[in-house]
Amino acid sequence: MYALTVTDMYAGYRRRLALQGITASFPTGAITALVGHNGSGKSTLLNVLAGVHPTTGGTIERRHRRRPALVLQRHSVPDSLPLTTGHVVAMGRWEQRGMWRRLTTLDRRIIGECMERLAISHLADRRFDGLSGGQRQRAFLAQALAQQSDLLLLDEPETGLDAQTRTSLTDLLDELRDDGLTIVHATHDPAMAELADHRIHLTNGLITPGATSTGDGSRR
Ligand SMILES: Nc1ncnc2c1ncn2[C@@H]1O[C@H](COP(=O)(O)OP(=O)(O)OP(=O)(O)O)[C@@H](O)[C@H]1O
Repeated sequence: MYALTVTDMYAGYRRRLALQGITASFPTGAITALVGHNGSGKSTLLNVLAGVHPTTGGTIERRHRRRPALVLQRHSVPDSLPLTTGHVVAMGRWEQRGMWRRLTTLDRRIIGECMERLAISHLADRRFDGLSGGQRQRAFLAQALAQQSDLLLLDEPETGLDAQTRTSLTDLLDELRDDGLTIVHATHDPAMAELADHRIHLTNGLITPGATSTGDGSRR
């Protein structure tokens, strides 16, 4: 069973074709790692899977139930906004709640649980622009979890995390996968790639022939 299947898919930018006929399936309830050199097309593929970047050819078949939760490599909360970490995580509820509605008790519970899962509860009232890169990354992951999507798309989620937090991240991804979520993440970390259930290798916008692999998963 696949949460997503892309067939002969093309996508790019004004002057550059970034994905050139990608055919791939992303199993439901499993972790798929996208691997490849800088510029090979991993981020573009994640954005296409998230539905935020247009395709110029091919098809995408979707079997996930909710709107995907996407955590980008470069985040878009302006440093000048006086937001707390709690505010940033709460944005994950906007889809359900709308931007201007008050958070419900359920929203607050979900936000609290997601912050706890990412070990950032103690940062809830801290100004977001005062956090370290790794703390911000954890806040964005908590925001994605707060969306309660069944499809989590992460662009190099390990960026800025120390070794201990990376281990917590891979444990968390395992837990989420075991809860039934479909996870696709781009990574440059060989250990993160190795722990995934499946790996898709990209080279210059193409799937590298013979390099896409299925492993035993991490610690299943
Ligand atoms: N906004 C953009 N405008 C024009 N070209 C872009 C843009 N973003 C990416 N590209 C180009 O598209 C191709 C794929 O880029 P993409 O960011 O998807 O690669 P990536 O594998 O995620 O790279 P990295 O590992 O460095 O994050 C590259 O040639 C890149 O230069």
